[in-house]
Amino acid sequence: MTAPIPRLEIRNITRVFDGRRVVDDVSLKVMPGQVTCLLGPSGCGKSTTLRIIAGVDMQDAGEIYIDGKLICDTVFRIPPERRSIGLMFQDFALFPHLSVGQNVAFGLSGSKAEKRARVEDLLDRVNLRRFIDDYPHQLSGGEQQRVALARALAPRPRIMLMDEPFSGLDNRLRDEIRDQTLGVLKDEGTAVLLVTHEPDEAMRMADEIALMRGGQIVQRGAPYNIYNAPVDRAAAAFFSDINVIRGKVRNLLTETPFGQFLTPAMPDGAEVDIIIRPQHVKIDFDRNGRGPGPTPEDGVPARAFVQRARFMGSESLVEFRMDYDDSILKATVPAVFLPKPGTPMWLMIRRDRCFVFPTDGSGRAA
Ligand SMILES: Nc1ncnc2c1ncn2[C@@H]1O[C@H](COP(=O)(O)OP(=O)(O)OP(=O)(O)O)[C@@H](O)[C@H]1O
Repeated sequence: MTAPIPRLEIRNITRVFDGRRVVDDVSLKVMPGQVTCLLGPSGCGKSTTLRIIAGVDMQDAGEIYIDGKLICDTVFRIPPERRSIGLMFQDFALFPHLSVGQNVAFGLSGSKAEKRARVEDLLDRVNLRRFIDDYPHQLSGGEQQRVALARALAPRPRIMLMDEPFSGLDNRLRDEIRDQTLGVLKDEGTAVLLVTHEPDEAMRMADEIALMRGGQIVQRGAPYNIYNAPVDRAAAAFFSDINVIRGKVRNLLTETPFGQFLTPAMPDGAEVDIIIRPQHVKIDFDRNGRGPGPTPEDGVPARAFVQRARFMGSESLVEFRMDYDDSILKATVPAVFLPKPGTPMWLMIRRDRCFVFPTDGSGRAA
């Protein structure tokens, strides 16, 4: 069986600005109908990568393929308008002097009837058919954004490149428009590469996340895997608050106030960070100075005192001062849980939910 051909593939793309490798040997594939999110902090090279694929910037090394055909290397280059790529950016600009229908029809070829049918179909799918003869200034920001999506999709691009397309919208509208956009993109079978610095957006939209840092892709995978098996401490911290418990390896085990952790891949004497997200810290009540018994799953409980508790809407965030060294650990609890400051409690660390990394932050989970 032959491997399916990616709709978009970039190989070893590098871009140097002022002697700095802003994009450093980046390779990735996007399959038809798949949404890949390029996720990373500001300045990590996401937009530059997208601009190179769009053809508005040139790489210093590497190749771009669409449906297995080379479209650009450092010598050969198909111009942007012949790449069958749709673009959608935060500061999308609709043509103010054209109606909504004319905006969507702008890049279309074919008979008048064909164009009209395509425009009506797309506007139907973004629930804006009734605005077909209105002008952009008569629409809200979210509606304009959906027109921009319809316009970008009208010529049936094989690939859609989106750079923070939802960041100009307020929160509630954003969720709704993201979901609708995703639905339309999936229906069209377009391959999507979406750039974002927001983990939530990537988790919500992506089939695959490529996590980028310092010009490189440091990890890629399905949202579930990236979240639950981060490649290093920074990758874990990018998605949520984290708690760090430090320990030292002896005989393949790390001793901590929460009991022993298996650290088979670490040499004796190595310093390790045991990392746990706040929602995976287990909390139990104090019973006259005693906590629950140890278990293989959760290890040994450690005593703590509530420092403060805040209600966050769907969950409560409780900060604890640990009895063993006065450090602060955070735990989130569904719904309302607001114990008084000073209340003694016991915390446990779920062994199947923690990540272990060498303290310098490099390397992989044990
Ligand atoms: N034309 C340019 N000349 C010089 N430096 C540039 C140029 N374009 C981008 N850079 C630099 O390259 C780095 C990566 O920029 P890029 O816009 O790709 O990052 P990003 O991850 O998309 O960040 P953001 O989310 O803030 O847009 C930045 O440090 C930026 O200043």
